[in-house]
Amino acid sequence: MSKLADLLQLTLQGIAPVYGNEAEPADDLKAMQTAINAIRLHWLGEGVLQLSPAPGDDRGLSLLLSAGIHGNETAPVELLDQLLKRILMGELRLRCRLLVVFGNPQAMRQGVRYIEQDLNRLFNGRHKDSQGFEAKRAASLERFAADFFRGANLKKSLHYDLHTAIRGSKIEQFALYPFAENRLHSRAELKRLQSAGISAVLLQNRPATTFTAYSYAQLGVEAITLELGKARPFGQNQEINLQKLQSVIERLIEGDESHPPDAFLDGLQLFTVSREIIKQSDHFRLHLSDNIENFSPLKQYSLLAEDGDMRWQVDEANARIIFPNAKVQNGQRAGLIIVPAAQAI
Ligand SMILES: O=C(O)CCC(=O)N[C@@H](CCC(=O)O)C(=O)O
Ligand SMILES: [Zn+2]
Repeated sequence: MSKLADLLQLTLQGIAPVYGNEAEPADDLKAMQTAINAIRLHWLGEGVLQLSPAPGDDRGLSLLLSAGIHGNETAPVELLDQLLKRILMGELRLRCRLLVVFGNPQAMRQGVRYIEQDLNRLFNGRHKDSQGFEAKRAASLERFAADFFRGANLKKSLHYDLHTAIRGSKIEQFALYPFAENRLHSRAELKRLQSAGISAVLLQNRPATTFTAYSYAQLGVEAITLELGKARPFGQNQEINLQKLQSVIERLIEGDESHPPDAFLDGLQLFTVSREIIKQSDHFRLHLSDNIENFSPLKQYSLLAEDGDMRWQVDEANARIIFPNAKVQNGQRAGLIIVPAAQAI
């Protein structure tokens, strides 16, 4: 099998698939583009591989699958690695355009969330205000995504960004659906998420600087962040069951975009963000136990956090907490207070 087929090994070893040198440019090109079973592979950069179906097999979907935006979130990286290998061994028939992205290779190699800055806070142009390795990577990933979706049918363009969370969760697999002005969240997408084993969706209600917020708001494609369990090192993800998600993704890859029947949305829990807690300074304190799980209920009128003179009291009824983290850099999100979503979808 071509070296290009083993994107994960190339990425973890920090190897570019370039065999020649400047005197042999033709070899470089051969190394970066190849075909397996008539599927064209194009290595666009570190951790980024585009696959085009064999002539006649394209059903019109453009699918971007990303993982490893946080380098220590390995279960989704392993899932994408397996899917790629199955496509290239002919076990899955590629009937869509596919872009596979391993987001932060350097952090993946070191088994850490990020090196200098959280990559998933640098999209939607935020990288322009920043320096350093992750800012450059966010700019490149935006370009790869924009090039991939340029000219694609927006109704058949989808980006799933796959993550795992720092802590355990009362709802193990959930999704975060970005916000864009004057755009409604799609019921069909929610149904697909539910059939993928997702039990709850946080419907965002303000712009954000995540990878999917960029794809959704700037490129106009459907884009969703999936949280699939707790983050663990490579090879230690046996507790995470990705079977339902895997079969939904396999159906997409093989060109079946049908959704389950309407009634299926019943039971999917919908939440919205009430408040974002932003850490202001080193004095920030969260009044939650260290092992609190995502989606834990918050007692109304309790003091949730303080930072110098600033205090966050839980005013909301039926509030829950997700992503509480007092260790984020100053200026970053230290948690989200969420509440059940009122609107019917
Ligand atoms: O467990 C945590 O605290 C963070 C897990 C994670 O990486 N979540 C994503 C969510 C993206 C979003 O807010 O839409 C992130 O924090 O980037
Ligand atoms: Zn993550």
